[in-house]
Amino acid sequence: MTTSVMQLFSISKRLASKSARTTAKYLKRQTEDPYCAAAREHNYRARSAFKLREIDDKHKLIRPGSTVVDVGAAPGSWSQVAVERSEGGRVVGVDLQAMLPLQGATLLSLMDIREKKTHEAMRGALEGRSVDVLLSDMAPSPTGDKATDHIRLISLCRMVLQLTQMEDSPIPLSADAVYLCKIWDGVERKEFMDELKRVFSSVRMVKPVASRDSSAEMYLLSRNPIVVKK
Ligand SMILES: C[S@@+](CC[C@H](N)C(=O)[O-])C[C@H]1O[C@@H](n2cnc3c(N)ncnc32)[C@H](O)[C@@H]1O
Repeated sequence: MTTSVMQLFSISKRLASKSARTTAKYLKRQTEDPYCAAAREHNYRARSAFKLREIDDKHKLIRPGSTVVDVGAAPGSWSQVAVERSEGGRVVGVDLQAMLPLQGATLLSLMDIREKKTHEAMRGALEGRSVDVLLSDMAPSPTGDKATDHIRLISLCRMVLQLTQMEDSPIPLSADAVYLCKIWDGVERKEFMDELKRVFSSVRMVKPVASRDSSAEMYLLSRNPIVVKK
């Protein structure tokens, strides 16, 4: 009994100190990270807005009139960038988490991309439009094991790819659509890129400066679908 009380005490002490370290790291980042400061200045909901801005500046994904689907959208900074750059188009964001409304976008909160009811909601929000820019910045909750996290994230990106190829797809791609998805690098990257190459004529790896602090994070940018589902 005494041993288990001591063990509990020691575990809670370790957890408290881990949480203090995490908070300190967060506060340090908020004050020292130039992207955090810039995000506040531009009223972006997260610093990750700058990753999309940087990729879009270089690779010209979003155009006025584009229909954009943003999977894993919360808190909404990629959707903010998409709204800014797709004037006259449509932006649909989806996330497991709740999101504050965003003018110019339809944000589908508390929705899991793996579920049928989410696909129904996406079809409704798209109102028959085909998708020009498909974004996935999804990140499953980390397990602490990098290899497992890598495989879980690839399987989410793969599922989004498969959704584009379904009959009556909830994400029907336009003829010059692009698919930008975040992965954490690992053993399945090559196989997934090969799968992307069966659907898109160009697939490349992209690493924005704004994500260099996270060494495993990278984006796969696929363009020009070979097979377009009508
Ligand atoms: C890094 S955040 C996205 C940040 C967002 N791009 C932004 O700029 O505000 C990753 C998001 O993926 C979402 N996510 C993870 N798994 C998901 C799933 N199965 N369906 C929908 N969203 C998911 C998480 O809830 C989380 O909000």
